[in-house]
Amino acid sequence: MEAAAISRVQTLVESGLSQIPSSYIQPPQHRPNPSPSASGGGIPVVDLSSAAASADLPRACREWGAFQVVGHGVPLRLLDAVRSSGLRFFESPQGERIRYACDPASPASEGYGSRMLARDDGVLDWRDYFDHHTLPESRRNPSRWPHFPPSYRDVMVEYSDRMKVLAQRLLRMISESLDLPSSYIEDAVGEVYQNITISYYSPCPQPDLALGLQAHSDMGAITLLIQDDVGGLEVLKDGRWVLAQPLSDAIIVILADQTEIITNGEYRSSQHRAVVNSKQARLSVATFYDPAKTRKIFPAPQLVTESSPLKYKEVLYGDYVSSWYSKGPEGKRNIDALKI
Ligand SMILES: O=C(O)CCC(=O)C(=O)O
Ligand SMILES: [Fe+2]
Repeated sequence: MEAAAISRVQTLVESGLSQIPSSYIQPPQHRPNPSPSASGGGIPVVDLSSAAASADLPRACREWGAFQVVGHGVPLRLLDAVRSSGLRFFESPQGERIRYACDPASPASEGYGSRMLARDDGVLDWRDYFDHHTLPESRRNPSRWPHFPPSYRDVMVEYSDRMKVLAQRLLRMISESLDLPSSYIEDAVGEVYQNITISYYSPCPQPDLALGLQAHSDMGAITLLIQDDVGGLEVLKDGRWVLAQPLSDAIIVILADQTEIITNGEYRSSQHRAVVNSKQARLSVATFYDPAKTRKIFPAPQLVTESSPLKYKEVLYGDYVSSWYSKGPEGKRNIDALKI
């Protein structure tokens, strides 16, 4: 119990430290930029309710790999309920939170945790999280989720279902934009494994030395993310880190590694990270849409041509996940290892 409590960033901050422990100090080349750039308009915003979406979405996929969607039909009431339910958990007393501690020995175990990776020699992220296993329904056990506020579990179930539908709609648009049958990516992924991770980034006394979450690409097919109005998600574009402007009704779409493989690199997964600040805690909610571990993922044969040869080896998704957790992300090194 004590050891689990000590490893929480939130607990460190509550102890009133003015300097961060050395285990959280990033090497100079990984530290955040002194003034993050939101110039040039930031990441694109695609209005799914507009006719322009069919041109804007492929452009955003090709040029950025990450974009915000509005006009998506998910009620703002639900987005706000998810954010406020998550915040309620992290604002509850530590004694309450620790009852939901995940198993620190197994990566991606459900519950309240702080360390993403199995290895413990890397620099630590300035982040605590709550991970929910939400799909398939056989993995969904709301009794393991916080029991307060009383609506917490119903809100997460409704959100899980809405995010599945939205992810599938986006995957269909992405497939069609590459002249693939509309269900192509959905079928290639197979039965969806969905996790919802609420990240809580406590204020950091030395935000220029740490990262909330190190640079990575997501390992599954597509990630849908909402954030509060603090801001801290940065996307790498042409060698520059660009801040994703907080928009309360937007959902951020992040293309992940399996989509890069399936599209044979036509669309690339987005490298992103979270920065922290000294004044305000920040909350985000990421919904991951992943294949089953038994699924083999490979480039669509229709996208392999003389002018665009095969770029990635086939991979068993379970092997991809194990390697990601054992080596760590370090940008996009895991997908880079599959390049032919
Ligand atoms: O908190 C954020 O904005 C980023 C979260 C993220 O990238 C992740 O959980 O994979
Ligand atoms: Fe991510």
